[in-house]
Amino acid sequence: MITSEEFFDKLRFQLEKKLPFVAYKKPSTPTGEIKAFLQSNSETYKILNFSESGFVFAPFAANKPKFLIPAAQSEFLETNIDLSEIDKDFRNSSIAEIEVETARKQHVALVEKGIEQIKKGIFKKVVLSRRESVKLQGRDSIKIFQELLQLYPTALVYIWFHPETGLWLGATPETLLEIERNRFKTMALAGTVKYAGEMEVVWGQKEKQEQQFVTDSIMENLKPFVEKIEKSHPFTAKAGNLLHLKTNISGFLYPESQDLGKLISVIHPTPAICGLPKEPAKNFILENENYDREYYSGFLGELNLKKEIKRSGNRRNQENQAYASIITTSNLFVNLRCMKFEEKQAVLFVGGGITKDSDPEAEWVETQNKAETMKAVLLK
Ligand SMILES: C=C(O[C@@H]1C=C(C(=O)O)C=C[C@H]1O)C(=O)O
Repeated sequence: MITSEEFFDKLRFQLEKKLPFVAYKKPSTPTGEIKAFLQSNSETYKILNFSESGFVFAPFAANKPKFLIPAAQSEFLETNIDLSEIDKDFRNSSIAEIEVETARKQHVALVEKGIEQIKKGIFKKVVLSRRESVKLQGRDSIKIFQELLQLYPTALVYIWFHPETGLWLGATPETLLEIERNRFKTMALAGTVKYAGEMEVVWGQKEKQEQQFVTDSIMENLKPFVEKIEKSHPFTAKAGNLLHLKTNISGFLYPESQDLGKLISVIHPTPAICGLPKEPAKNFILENENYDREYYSGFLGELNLKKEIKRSGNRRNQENQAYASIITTSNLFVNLRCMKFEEKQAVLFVGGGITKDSDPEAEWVETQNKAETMKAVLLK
């Protein structure tokens, strides 16, 4: 464990050298434990079959390369930051006036077109998104990462750099897949309202249905691979300035179905970020959004990392010694509430689920609310 000053200095140095790195805090470690992989050479590593070990960064489009920072070619860092003094609630930023009218018209027209297709029976749900640029005014990316960490203690907060992808930051509330031996966890997250100081929400039919689509699709797609699968009731979960409807899904995989690549290909992209049925919704997105999502709504995270588990010895062992076993874990997240850092601007990516009951103006407002997650650290 190194000091947090050393940790952030090392990230800055790595960025200056333009070498790949990732630093992140997992949602399960609200105490401020941050990790990083700093690649020690300038090679480009890509995922071939998901048997690799390291940190993966994958785009929305399945046919584009997925990049890897391999554990074996990296320096691994860990530190702790003090989150205790930080105001845990979303801080309102004075959001600058940005040209919004054209963006609003475009997004409303896109959503209207999506609803038309749903009414024609082409698909039942589609997730439509847009980009928004914010001037950076010389703000330092590592500082912004530190602020994201403090503002969103229950998200997967990350900064990723690779010469092939550029510099990305995010604070995502959504797990794609967590695997430890044959145990897995995932979630269905959809439906959004703005947090107004109250966790009690009466969810409308539209939100309940769009979230149910996600739950049903994940349960159905995982069925051939699982020995046992369970789901929670949908509940309200906070993510920064927003509330979502969430169902936790977990269980055990058949020992023979632990081919991670195969599992990912059946669940990703879920209807939380693409649509239902998957293919026509994906085609509509690719043909109509009019921009490249790149890594937004792709996935990222720890892939096949070795973890030491300490257990006390069994009763027959008279000395009752502790022994350790090494297991492999993967912890992948959907890349949401994210932004790409360019020289003078940050490009934000935001979207929302559209069903037959969607109101295009309300969907526009939802994307504005989602953009606030990132604007809170960009505009100050
Ligand atoms: C698509 C996004 O978020 C997803 C869509 C949601 C919705 O439609 O309500 C909620 C959570 C996420 O699954 C995004 O943040 O850009």
